Amino acid sequence: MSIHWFPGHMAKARRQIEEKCKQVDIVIELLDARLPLASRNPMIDEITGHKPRLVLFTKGDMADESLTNEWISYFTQLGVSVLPIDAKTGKGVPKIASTCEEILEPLFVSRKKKGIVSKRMRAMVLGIPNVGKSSLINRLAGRHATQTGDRPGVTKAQQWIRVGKKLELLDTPGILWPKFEDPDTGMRLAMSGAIKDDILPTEEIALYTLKYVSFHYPKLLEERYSVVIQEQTPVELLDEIGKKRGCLMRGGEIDWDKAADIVMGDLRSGRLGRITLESPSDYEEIGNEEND
Ligand SMILES: Nc1nc2c(ncn2[C@@H]2O[C@H](COP(=O)(O)OP(=O)(O)OP(=O)(O)O)[C@@H](O)[C@H]2O)c(=O)[nH]1
Repeated sequence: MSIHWFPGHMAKARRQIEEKCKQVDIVIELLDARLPLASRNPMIDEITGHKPRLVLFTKGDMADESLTNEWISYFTQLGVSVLPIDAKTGKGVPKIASTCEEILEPLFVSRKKKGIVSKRMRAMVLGIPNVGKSSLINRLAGRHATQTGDRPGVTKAQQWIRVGKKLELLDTPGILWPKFEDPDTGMRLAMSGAIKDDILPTEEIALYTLKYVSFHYPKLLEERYSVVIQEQTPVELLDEIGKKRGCLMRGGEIDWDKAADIVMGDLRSGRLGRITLESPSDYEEIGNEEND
């Protein structure tokens, strides 16, 4: 499946970010811990250039811990500093300012030598829609500084927010690349809820989800829906779940839309359990195929 999505405000957001990037010392890039590469907008590299960078894994509380560790190693090997956080409980959040300080130390030392005394670090938060930008900023600011929502595209305006004595943050709208060349990337984003449901068929996403979860996390499906994972097709599985949950239409047929909504709601809320939607090895395989 190829998803084309490039709303006008995305182009505007890109221009705004390029402009604001000139005013900051460091970029705080938010990636969804459940899909760190799929949730990574490749345009961010072009837009931010060589700015120092801190990567935060959001929604780490919903991700598979062992894969989160693999992903942290993956990024660390690339020389990128990563912190996993949970913006809902605040876990990991207090480390952000001190990690920014460590990353920026060489810059501040060189500025000092030139006689420039910077009192505060200025940072901008970047990430795709729904990744958790507003939740993080609210956490850091210690009050409800920006609006949050569980639908993509809620963050609207840009603003500076002071965090403690040393950090100042700019909140920016999330940006998403216009077209996903790789259908798996589109599907992973859809599964996570990063793409508005009304542009994608929920049933198709639910079937893809059931295929993925029954392969990687069969026990979680068994526990949640009291089913036994054998060799069912995703269609048969959705049917079974629909029956178990009483999603029936007149005449006793399974209401697939309802069953699909239940599965997607459970995945996206974390009720299904801690699930990561991609692993570094998925990308190694792609790299190896390309090199063959
Ligand atoms: N479990 C969990 N949920 C989170 C976390 N961070 C954000 N969320 C939830 O994810 C949803 C989106 O969060 P927002 O902070 O509104 O995301 P945003 O990136 O500002 O979204 P846009 O406004 O669409 O750009 C909300 O329902 C949050 O409660 C986290 O670390 N863990």
